[in-house]
Amino acid sequence: MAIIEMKNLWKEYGEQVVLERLNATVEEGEFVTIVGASGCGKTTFLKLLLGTEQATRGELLLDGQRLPAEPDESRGIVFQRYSVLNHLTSLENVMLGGELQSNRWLGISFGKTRRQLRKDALKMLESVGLGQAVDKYPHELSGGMQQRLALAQALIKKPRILLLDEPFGALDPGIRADMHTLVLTLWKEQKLTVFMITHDITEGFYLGTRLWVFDKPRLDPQAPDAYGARVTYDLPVGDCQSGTLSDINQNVGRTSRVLNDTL
Ligand SMILES: Nc1ncnc2c1ncn2[C@@H]1O[C@H](COP(=O)(O)OP(=O)(O)OP(=O)(O)O)[C@@H](O)[C@H]1O
Repeated sequence: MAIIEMKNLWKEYGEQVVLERLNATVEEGEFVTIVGASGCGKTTFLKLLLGTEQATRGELLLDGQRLPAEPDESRGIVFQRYSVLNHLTSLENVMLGGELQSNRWLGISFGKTRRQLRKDALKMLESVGLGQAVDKYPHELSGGMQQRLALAQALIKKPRILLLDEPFGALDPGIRADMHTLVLTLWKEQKLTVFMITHDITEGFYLGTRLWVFDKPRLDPQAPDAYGARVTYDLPVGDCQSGTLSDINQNVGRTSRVLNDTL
């Protein structure tokens, strides 16, 4: 059965149509990379999957059931920046989710529960290459290390779906390459289904098993918010016709000019 199914999904903010008529099925284990013009609704789409925003029309299903209307352990997310808390060490950041779960009010656990949380967090930090940085605070970590920490924090509750919103956008190319290796390893080891936004279509083709282009097929320059974005290309990676890439760049470029001229 599909892990995620979208049936005629729409998201509107008042008069502004952000997403319209999304229809797709995603199987468990797919790695979907998402590209598209800035402002066309990619982050909004991840928020629908996370559960912090609700669709205004249509259905979004997880395992054939309505997706829960708030975030839960089945989905983890990493943003480009600010995913971790600056006043907590790496270890405390990764333990936080479990601490809050065991004691919602104090956010602290005790005894055996705490020992288990600590053990799991140390293992997770080790698996993202931060075994030597467990007592460091985020400001003492490089950009790449902070994103490793954000990944550890997102993965500690063993989500089935990992949502990545341009997680490597602010990193240097060399560090990005290391992060690509890490994310592919975690995806395979933990059998994740991944949705990842990137501005870099090459990165999208390299990492994904499937690439989606979000774009506005109907676009009125006088009223850019009148119509929403849709998935205009749904490409199995490795099966891209010659010319497709330049078509995508041309269309996304046109949408980007209209949306960002009016922003
Ligand atoms: N909570 C909100 N209330 C009203 N409008 C919103 C809200 N969140 C997003 N929008 C609008 O929805 C549109 C899509 O925003 P979104 O952040 O999803 O785009 P994006 O494709 O992720 O952009 P970028 O690539 O620049 O991050 C924008 O016009 C934005 O202003």
